[in-house]
Amino acid sequence: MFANLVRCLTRLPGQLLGRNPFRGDCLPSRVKLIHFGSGRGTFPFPHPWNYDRPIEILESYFWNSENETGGGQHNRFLDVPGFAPILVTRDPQIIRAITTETGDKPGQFDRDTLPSTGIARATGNDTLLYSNGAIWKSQRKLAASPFGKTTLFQPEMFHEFAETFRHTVLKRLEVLRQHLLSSGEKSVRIPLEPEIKAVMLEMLTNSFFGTTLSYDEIRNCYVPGLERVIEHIVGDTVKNKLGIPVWKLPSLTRGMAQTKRDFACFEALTDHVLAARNEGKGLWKQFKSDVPNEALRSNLKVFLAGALEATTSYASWAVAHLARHPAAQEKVWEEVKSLEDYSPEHLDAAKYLGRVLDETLRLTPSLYFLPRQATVDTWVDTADGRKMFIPQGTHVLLDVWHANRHEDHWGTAVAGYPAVDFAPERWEHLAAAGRASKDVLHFGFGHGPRVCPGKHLGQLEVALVVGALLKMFRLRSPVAEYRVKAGVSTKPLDGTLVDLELR
Ligand code: HEM
Repeated sequence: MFANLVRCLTRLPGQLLGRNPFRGDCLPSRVKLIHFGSGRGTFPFPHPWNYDRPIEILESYFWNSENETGGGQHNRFLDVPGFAPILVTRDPQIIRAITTETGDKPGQFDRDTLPSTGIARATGNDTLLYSNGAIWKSQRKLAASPFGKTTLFQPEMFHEFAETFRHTVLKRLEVLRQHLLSSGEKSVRIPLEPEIKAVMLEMLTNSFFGTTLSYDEIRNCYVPGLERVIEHIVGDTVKNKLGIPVWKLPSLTRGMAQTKRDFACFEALTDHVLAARNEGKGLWKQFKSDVPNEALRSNLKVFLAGALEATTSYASWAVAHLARHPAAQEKVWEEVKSLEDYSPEHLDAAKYLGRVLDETLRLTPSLYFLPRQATVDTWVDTADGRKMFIPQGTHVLLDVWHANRHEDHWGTAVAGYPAVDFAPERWEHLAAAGRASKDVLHFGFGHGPRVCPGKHLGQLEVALVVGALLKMFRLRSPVAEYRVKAGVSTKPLDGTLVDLELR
């Protein structure tokens, strides 16, 4: 507290004089807090009237950046006297350097907790997602084994999971197939996001964590409950300045009473998962730890809500892109039409599906920015030999969304196709040009010590859902352009509306 006050006062003179607190050869340039007449869409910070447009907030940092040639083209900052500076970067080399240098070692960056205060109020402060330093390290160790590639892809174990996952997905697709057949029409138009969401939650709770929840409970109770909890979290982060958790407030309005019921539903779902642990079901067989259930509760809530959001977003985007690219869809279908077994070898062999999934995460990353905070005054060194000085306390937003769709980094000159196009062939072009994978990072699962621990599980689930869906149906989008909604993650604004036709 005292140290923060001293830092704030030391910073103040420079801030009042308008000095640039950053240094180095990729110097960020200043963004104005208020910029009347500039045509900028919104203010460069979240407030109750713009928090539901986070991509526009990030965009506001790069307003008119095309007129710049130096470091300011991809690195911008806001420095309001009395507050810590905010740096937004869409430079992949800086993003890579900072994610590599995030962890529990002295001087490394922390994950910035500011944008996830709502998540912490809903789940707990000690989760793998929210904590830093020693607590984060111990949580990370605990999660390493059950989610790790070696456990998940160990042949016997993998087979059991893949089978239960496949079974779940096929059962749900059969319902869609029956729906289409009973309509008597050649095709039926439906928003696929709710279907994808229910399958993702069912795979996570029943197939992975070993609960025996019915599809009806999942689809009609837990999915809508969790959806509303996640929506609440987004608003709560910006609006709840006093930091009072929802369950401590009286149910004065119908909305408040509903939110409390939704939080109770989230607890009940976590109780089911913990009960499965007591019975040694599902993944719990691999979890060799005697930590009490209560010590796992907050992390389980993060896994349930976070994994549901991220996997739904990823699969929904893949479907949304393929429904707008019939040729790419046919190529994936050729690969998966005779695939019965989604073993790691078969998935590796489905090369084009892999490129579609990579391209999906590049163009429309589920987590569209990664928050960091400088714990000390830091010099960041990029792999291409540049340097940036970042002062202690700076809030850093690694703007993956805009980095991944900028022509300088992923455009025709570099990757053979315009950066804003969905082009799975881009990855062939990059491979043929001899670009090493470490030099073409899309950060869809993060990077460095805080990379996503659910990456392998998530990839498997998404490949299964997308592969099985394409095997059974031909998909077409009724609208050529996609639009984006963003909250905790990004998703297609139209709920992934498609015309389904049986193959
Ligand atoms: C397949 C879709 C998924 C995507 C696109 C995704 C994306 C990400 C990204 C980008 C990060 C890094 C955040 C940062 O660096 O600040 C992350 C971290 C994390 N993810 Fe995922 N994720 C997915 C699935 C999952 C699943 C299935 C789980 C768990 C069951 C999970 C649990 C987590 C956790 C706990 C963290 C925080 C890790 C740490 O800070 O050490 N994710 N995820």
